[in-house]
Amino acid sequence: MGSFEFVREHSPYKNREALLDDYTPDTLVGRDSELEEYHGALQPAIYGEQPDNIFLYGKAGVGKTAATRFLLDKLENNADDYDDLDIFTELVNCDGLNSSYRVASHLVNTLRDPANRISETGYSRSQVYELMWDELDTHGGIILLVLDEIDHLKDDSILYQLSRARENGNLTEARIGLIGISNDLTFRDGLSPKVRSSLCERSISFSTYDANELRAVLDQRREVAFKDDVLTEDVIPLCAAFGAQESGDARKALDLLLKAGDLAREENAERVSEEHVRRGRDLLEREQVARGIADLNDHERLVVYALATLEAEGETPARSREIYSRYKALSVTAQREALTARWLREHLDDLAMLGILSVSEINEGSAGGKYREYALQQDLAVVLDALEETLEAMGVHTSVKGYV
Ligand SMILES: Nc1ncnc2c1ncn2[C@@H]1O[C@H](COP(=O)(O)OP(=O)(O)OP(=O)(O)O)[C@@H](O)[C@H]1O
Repeated sequence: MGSFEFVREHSPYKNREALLDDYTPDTLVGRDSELEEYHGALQPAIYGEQPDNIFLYGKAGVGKTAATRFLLDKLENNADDYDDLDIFTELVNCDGLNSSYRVASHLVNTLRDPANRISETGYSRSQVYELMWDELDTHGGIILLVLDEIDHLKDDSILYQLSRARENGNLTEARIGLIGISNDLTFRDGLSPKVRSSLCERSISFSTYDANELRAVLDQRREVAFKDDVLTEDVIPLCAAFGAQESGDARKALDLLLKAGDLAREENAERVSEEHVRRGRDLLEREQVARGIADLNDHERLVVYALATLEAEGETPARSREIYSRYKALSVTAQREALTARWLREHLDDLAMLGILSVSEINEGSAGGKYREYALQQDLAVVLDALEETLEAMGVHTSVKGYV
């Protein structure tokens, strides 16, 4: 039996927290043109003028939030140099506050002192708006409100209200600048025309990072997070290359570097090596697939399993009709009534969106017509691992493991 002492051994880190998601780096690399445009859009605020409303869009992990934190911190600091200027900034994540009512009551409470806060329920929406206008005008000055993950808002009333507050006579003292952030490229087009034109007075697009830009991001973070010389030389380029493959997402590249560092520390290794990165990637991939599959219902899992068995037999890419007949057979074993072929076709696309399977569109020209083919996007063994428990519970045997 071990002695279970806690002892510090080799740790590659000097500041591990610098690799976590909420860390704001001192400077942003690889975002010059985006920052320039964004800076220009915010510039009127330093003159005490209301800036245009701004809409930022681009895929996950391309620095939209980081750029916002970075520029707003700078703006607040620089504003201290001007006595006649009062700039207040607030960042709200609409994933947590997903209705106009909740955003408005949050704003009221942010501006009030703690003893006077209102409860999150119990008012009508128009009452909450009245309270909000009062607080905003009492505060006055320039108020920059960031709505991150704005596509999670269930209704756009607050967007309309805030973006037109002065025009509609709701505010006379305060000047509001709205900044909306979204990964969902279709969100803007889905807005009603009047909200779109006022929210998106300026739209700034953030491009994905290429491997070189990711290297620069990682190199900069390495300096803060790791002790000198603890990474072998291929670690950063490899994390960057994987990050670039994963749709140029800086968060994924940083997560991978963290995972590699953690593995090295667990093993008490003197240096973090390429091998730690490869194993780290494997672990992250498994976690991601497991999370995706955990969110599926039993029928969706049977579909994934149906495709997995086809893959194991070398029958992929497969058409939906082949997947359907396998799924139907599995449903019988699982004593579930199979859903329709149409349901399956729709769900195959959903599963593709989750990154569990891949789709390709085949066009055979005038003779054969167009159809879709599906394959597993993830490693077969990883998928089977994630499915194992449910399959057993459903009475479907996992003999396909023999193929792996
Ligand atoms: N240019 C950069 N330099 C340094 N770190 C960066 C840079 N871009 C992104 N990061 C880091 O990558 C992570 C993800 O970035 P960020 O949260 O800004 O992405 P995002 O575009 O807002 O995506 P999401 O909508 O998924 O949050 C953060 O930890 C951030 O600090």
